[in-house]
Amino acid sequence: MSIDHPSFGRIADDRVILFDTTLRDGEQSPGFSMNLTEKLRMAEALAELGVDVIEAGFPVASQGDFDSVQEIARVVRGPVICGLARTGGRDDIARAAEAVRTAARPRIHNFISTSPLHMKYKLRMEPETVLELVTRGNVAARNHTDDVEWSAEDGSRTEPDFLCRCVEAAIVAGATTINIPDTVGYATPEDMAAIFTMLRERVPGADTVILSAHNHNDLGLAVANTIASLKAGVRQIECTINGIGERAGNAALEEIVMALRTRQDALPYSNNIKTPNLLRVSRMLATITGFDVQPNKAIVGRNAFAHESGIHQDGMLKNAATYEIMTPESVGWTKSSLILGKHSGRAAFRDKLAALGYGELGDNQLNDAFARFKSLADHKKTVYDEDIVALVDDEVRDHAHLRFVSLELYSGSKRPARAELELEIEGRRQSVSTSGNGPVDAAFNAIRELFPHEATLILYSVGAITEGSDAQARTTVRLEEHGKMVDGQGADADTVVSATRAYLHALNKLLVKRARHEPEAISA
Ligand SMILES: CC(=O)SCCNC(=O)CCNC(=O)[C@H](O)C(C)(C)COP(=O)(O)OP(=O)(O)OC[C@H]1O[C@@H](n2cnc3c(N)ncnc32)[C@H](O)[C@@H]1OP(=O)(O)O
Ligand SMILES: CC(C)C(=O)C(=O)O
Ligand SMILES: [Mg+2]
Repeated sequence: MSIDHPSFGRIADDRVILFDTTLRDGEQSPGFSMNLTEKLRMAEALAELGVDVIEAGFPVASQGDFDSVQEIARVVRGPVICGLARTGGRDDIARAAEAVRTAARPRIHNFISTSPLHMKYKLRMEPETVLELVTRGNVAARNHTDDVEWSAEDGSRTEPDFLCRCVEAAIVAGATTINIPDTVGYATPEDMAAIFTMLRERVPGADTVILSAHNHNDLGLAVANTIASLKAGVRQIECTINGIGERAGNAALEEIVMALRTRQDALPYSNNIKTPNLLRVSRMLATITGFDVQPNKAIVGRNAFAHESGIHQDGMLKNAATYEIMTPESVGWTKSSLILGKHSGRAAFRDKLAALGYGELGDNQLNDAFARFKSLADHKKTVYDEDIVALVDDEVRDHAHLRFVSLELYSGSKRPARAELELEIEGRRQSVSTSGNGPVDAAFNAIRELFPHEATLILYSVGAITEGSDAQARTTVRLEEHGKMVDGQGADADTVVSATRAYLHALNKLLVKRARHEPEAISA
């Protein structure tokens, strides 16, 4: 069965109309109000994305919303432009009609509650009055445009016979799209499928209109309910970018679209969305509203294509399909990211080193650097590229005459600091325990005791490589010997270990200089 629709013409059986309500229901999220300029920017981006209908606002709500809908209708071309109106509101339909009038394809979307709870306590109307308003509202809307949508607010909690009567009345009065919202996100996928199956079986004319789903996410079921509705014959789905909307939000457009795209085998429906635009539109909305999506948000969250665990990273490096069901490029990301952290393994570490220009490290150096990386990652939430560079530079340097093994420190306000230092000097392990005026002085004294030398300490400076109290310290030590000046660098989460590494680095450089001039004079 294919439907002839006033705005879309003959609609193929598998075609799904994407109705975006980011600018109306999405804007109803507390704190998400948008001004005219912001709404217009979003509407242009939604049109470029390929949505079929933009619900631009609720024109009777305020002059600002009226102006926004009117401007979007005037300027944005491509999608149908829709304004919301209460079925029984006094000026709602006239205001909505005026706001969308200049659109190439205008739609009026009118709604009224049909559930016993809403009719009795909110509208304070008898069901027969509501039924009468359904007829009056849709007739009134049809006087302005051929494209009229009617929604049964709280439809999922509406008594089935009454819902069928209301839907029939709306169709007879001229509605061309019938939307059954799960307004409070109460339904299960089976409930929504049963409602649409019932309407198709029982309501005369249901096969001549587009049935539509509008699901809220109070139980986290909005996308599942939308997909179940599609399978039960719905051909319009109402959704928002990033899933924003009243309370816990609406079904997320990007999630539905990518479910359809990724699971064409089970969901053989078509739409016009240019999926590589998804991330850009999501980010635009976050910037405009000031609300970022959570990192683990499907499709557009910053972790959606990020992998931290070693086993996954190894799989990703061998074949990305092992852990990704769609490509990051297909939704607008440039690539997947392998995040190095305490769960990472050698494969990802080696890959990162190659990307940072350290592809030539031998197995021993790689293993040693990896061990230090793991120990750093145990202490640090985020290991940045700069951390890895610092750590590998140290490792390369440590394969020299003097090699750092370990350092234990005892310091405080009551007694002089002590350092127990173990070094590998020309391949032989040696250790010593010394005191000093503070932990750095004690550590430097220990170096001098293990490897006596005449070099003088000229400069010692410390800075943090990255942010946070768990950041690595990068230390520079400058030594001078017989007019020769060398700088050494060290990095470690512990400042004194970092300083000790920097001192050893400088000493190693001095030894290299000495060896160039006096090849016999490597030892102290
Ligand atoms: C499920 C949804 O998302 S529905 C859309 C919700 N969105 C909004 O409400 C945003 C825009 N709303 C507004 O700006 C205002 O609520 C307005 C302009 C629509 C109405 O403002 P007010 O006239 O001050 O009414 P108020 O908001 O206090 O109450 C809503 C009134 O609409 C009535 N109402 C609600 N739905 C309908 C309807 N479909 N048909 C007729 N009346 C309705 C309520 O019963 C109530 O009537 P009452 O004042 O006689 O008790
Ligand atoms: C106005 C209607 C469609 C709505 O947003 C709802 O019922 O959730
Ligand atoms: Mg809603």
